[in-house]
Amino acid sequence: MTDTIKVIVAGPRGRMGSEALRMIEKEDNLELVACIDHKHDGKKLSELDGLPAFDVTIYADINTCFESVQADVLVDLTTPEVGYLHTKTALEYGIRPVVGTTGFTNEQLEELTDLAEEKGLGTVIAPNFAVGAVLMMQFAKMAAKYFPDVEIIEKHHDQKLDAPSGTAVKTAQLIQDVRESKKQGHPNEKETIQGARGADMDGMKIHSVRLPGLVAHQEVIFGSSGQNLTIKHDSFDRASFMSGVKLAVEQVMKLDLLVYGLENLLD
Ligand SMILES: NC(=O)c1ccc[n+]([C@@H]2O[C@H](COP(=O)([O-])OP(=O)(O)OC[C@H]3O[C@@H](n4cnc5c(N)ncnc54)[C@H](O)[C@@H]3O)[C@@H](O)[C@H]2O)c1
Ligand SMILES: O=C(O)C1=N[C@H](C(=O)O)CCC1
Repeated sequence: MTDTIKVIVAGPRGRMGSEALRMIEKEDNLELVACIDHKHDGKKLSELDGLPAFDVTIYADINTCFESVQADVLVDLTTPEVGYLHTKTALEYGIRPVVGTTGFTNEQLEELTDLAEEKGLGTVIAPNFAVGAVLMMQFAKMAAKYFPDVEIIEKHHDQKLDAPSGTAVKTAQLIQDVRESKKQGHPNEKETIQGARGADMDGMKIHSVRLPGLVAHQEVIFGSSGQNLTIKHDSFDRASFMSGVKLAVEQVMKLDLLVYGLENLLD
């Protein structure tokens, strides 16, 4: 029988955090031991309406939480600034972070990579936990070898804080790994309205759509003479992310360094 993994969730009232609580409730090998939330300090999670009724304490202060509760893994589903601080603090306390929070800078990712290595602690940072999205990114990387002209359109709900999405940035990074640097479009093209051509990453354009009703969607469109190839993924429900969160929580226990992207954990 495998040991139970003791988990703390940061951001339990959020769209993703609450879904993670519902996932943990169903899994015998995962045990929720505390939550971190800037509100409801000292309350029990069971006192909050609309969430699974776990008899665990909510801590507003991450240090107090880590000093009071013995845990193996911190699942962070908060905001970019908070998520970065939480990840760093977890590593300082010897707790393995599983981070779904997006919007970290390259410098922050590098710093966390070094810290995880120094501490010898597994860390998973995954901009997208949906297996379909991971495959979409891998397929895009495969296609980029043959189609160097590419634009990414990511579409999310209008409460999202960061743009472009973590998934779009990761997709562009994977494409960068296999394609020669290339500035796309007409060399003399001019935007008559600023931003019309989208964000630029190494010559690739990324377009971010934010609308009510959307969850998480991305199209990677490749163009070549006489043909287009579109690779598309849609998450219609946040349940789509949960098998990836569970896998990351299990696998992070076996790692001693930071991995960026769920593809590193799939066979
Ligand atoms: N990796 C993935 O597959 C994936 C999927 C969906 C969303 N996300 C990312 O996850 C993050 C959360 O997304 P969401 O849609 O659940 O957002 P949300 O706004 O619904 O939830 C964020 C939660 O963080 C909480 N929070 C803010 N400050 C805090 C603090 N100091 N301590 C503890 N909690 C704090 C808020 O109260 C809120 O409940 C975002 O960065 C989003 O981009 C990642
Ligand atoms: O809802 C969000 O916010 C999401 N963010 C991730 C990203 O930034 O790539 C992907 C899944 C949904």
